[in-house]
Order: sequence, then structure tokens, then C-alpha cells
Amino acid sequence: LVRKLYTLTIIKHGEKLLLGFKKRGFGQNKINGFGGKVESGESIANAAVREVDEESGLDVSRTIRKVGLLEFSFEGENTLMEVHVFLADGFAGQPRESEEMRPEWHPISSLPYDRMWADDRLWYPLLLAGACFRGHFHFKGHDTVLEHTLREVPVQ
Ligand SMILES: CN1CCN(c2cc(NC3CC3)nc(N)n2)CC1
Repeated sequence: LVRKLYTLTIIKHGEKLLLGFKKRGFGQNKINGFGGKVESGESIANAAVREVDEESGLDVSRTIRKVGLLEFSFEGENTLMEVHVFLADGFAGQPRESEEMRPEWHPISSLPYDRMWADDRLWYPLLLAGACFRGHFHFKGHDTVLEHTLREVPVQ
């Protein structure tokens, strides 16, 4: 199994989340938090801050907290995605569209789960409850979760 590191940052402001419509690349046309690959020699938290800046123009360096670790495997593939999830409870700057992402605010009471990855509706409730969590989701293709594990873990 080839393990690759990624970040995913969700920005919360009051009762809304700032998510983005992915315009290209992996997860194109889905709504998601901001993120990308962790480059060699980069800390995971710094990679998260860099990706939020690149994709939304916002500075979350003073507001992000680590909230989760999600692993994704795919039927018939030898790749394992290790996604480090962060929650930012504030930001500096104004959201701006980038080549990758079109930022948009979504009320927590009406998240567009059917336009998000299939795993999101499983772990977002833990994120929104302020929990820390760890999960593994085994996908068939990009739309079907064949099996998964998910548990709350003690806050670090
Ligand atoms: C850099 N990106 C960040 C977001 N990320 C994913 C993946 C995902 N499910 C996996 C089946 C694909 N679910 C969410 N919500 N985000 C992939 C890597």
C-alpha cells in the first residue's frame, strides 16, 4: 500500500461553514473543505494553512486545530489516502475564488451532502459536535463506501 498525506480544512464562522466548489482535479465538481498534498519537508499543519491560502485567500494560521484523521482506500487500488482534518473557527481576509476552488458559505443546518464526498455525511456530525475522530473508509469507485470504521478519540 502506497500511503500519501493530505490536508482538509473546514472553516466555521457562527452557524455557517465556508466550503468550496472544486473546479478541477481530484474531487472535481464536489463541495469540500480546502486542502491538498503535504509536500516533503512541510509540517502537516503548515501544509493545511498553505492550502487554505492558495485555494481561498484566507489566513487560518492562528485559528486551526487538528480534529481528525481519515484514511481512504479504494477497491482494486494500492493507494491509501491519509487525510488530516482541521477545523478553523475564524480567519483573516476575504474569501476569493481561485483556479481550484469557488468558496461559498453553507448553513450548518443545510449542508449539501449529496454534492459532497460520500464519507462526509458520516463524520461531519462528529466534527460539528466538537469531537476529535479517526476513521477508515473503503471505497468502490468514488461514490460508494463499501465499509467503514469511525470512532471519537480523546482531544489531544
Ligand atoms: C486534498 N483532498 C482533500 C479532501 N479529500 C477528501 C477525500 C474524501 N474521500 C475520499 C474518497 C476520496 N472526502 C473528503 N471530504 N475529502 C481528498 C484529498
